[in-house]
Amino acid sequence: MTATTTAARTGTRTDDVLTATGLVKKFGDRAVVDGVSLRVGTGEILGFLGPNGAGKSTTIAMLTGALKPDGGTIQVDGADFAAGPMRAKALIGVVPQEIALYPTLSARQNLTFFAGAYKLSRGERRERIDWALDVVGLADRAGDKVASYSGGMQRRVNIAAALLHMPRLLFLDEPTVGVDAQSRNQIFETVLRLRAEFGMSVVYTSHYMPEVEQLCDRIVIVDHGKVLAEGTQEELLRPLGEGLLEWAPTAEELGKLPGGMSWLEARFAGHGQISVAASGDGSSVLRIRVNDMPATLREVSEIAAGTGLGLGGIRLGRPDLESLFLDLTGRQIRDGA
Ligand SMILES: Nc1ncnc2c1ncn2[C@@H]1O[C@H](COP(=O)(O)OP(=O)(O)OP(=O)(O)O)[C@@H](O)[C@H]1O
Repeated sequence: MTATTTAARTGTRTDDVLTATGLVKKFGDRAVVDGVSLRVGTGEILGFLGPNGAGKSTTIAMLTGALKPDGGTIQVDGADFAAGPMRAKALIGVVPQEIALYPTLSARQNLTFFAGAYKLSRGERRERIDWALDVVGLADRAGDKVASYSGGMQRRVNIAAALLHMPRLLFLDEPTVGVDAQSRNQIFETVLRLRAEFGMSVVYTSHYMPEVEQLCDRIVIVDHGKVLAEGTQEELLRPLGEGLLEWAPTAEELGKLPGGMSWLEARFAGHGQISVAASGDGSSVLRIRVNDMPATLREVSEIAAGTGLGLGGIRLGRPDLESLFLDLTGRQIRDGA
């Protein structure tokens, strides 16, 4: 990536391919996007996450010119989107969730149809189609009817269609929902190759945290139309401490402690952020975002030795996006997905 100059006041950088500031979209009286600001750097893969109904699709519709914002500004490659929508759109590729292909035509015929929208010579068109088919790993099946493709392969043709004009920024909205493992891996490879070979930027929405952890350089988490957190994975996870320790003693075990759960909670005072939550079966779980795991484990073993409490109810976890998401939104990202 080229050197960047940070404009301290806005947080934007000179090589950002897209910046959005204070985006608002209202449906009736309700602001479903309520002041969203974000940036996408050149060659950056940005994860855009949020629970169902958070406002992701509405935000993306505005960023790609499909929906007019009620407030805020969008700049693509340094120029105002609203002032030059044709130029902005030429720099953007959008892969929608729905498959938008002609099933009775081959992948190549479908792409030839889409390429007709761009002012390309016959030779250029053919070159671009070959390239796009190669990038999505479908060159060897290009002549087969799309109807004979798996859902994942059809999704890959959709991606190829969005690449024909060589955009600088590609929006992929839940590209792996319902696709087979082979296509999923191929989609990953495609994204990484587009970045590595062409410096393309990608905005990637997904409900699958491991995908986001694996692919994305930076992540923006939204809910109720607002940005809740933004940063690299490391920046986002740092406040969560070294790890998570959960202790769910049985009711019988708790009964043996001098002051039940409050006693146990007090023993871990100073070990990190502590909370007590109800577990699924009605009992309680002590959760500690641990600052110093070895010290906390020593405390656990002292408590166990002193009280005879079993260690069966203990679970250790490293901080991950799933736990961050739960902390921020109070919901699992895949709730109702
Ligand atoms: N055209 C519309 N008219 C009224 N309300 C709408 C419209 N489009 C979206 N909404 C509402 O705006 C909110 C945000 O929707 P949006 O589709 O942007 O969320 P999302 O984060 O993309 O959710 P999902 O992950 O389920 O796709 C939802 O409550 C939705 O019902």
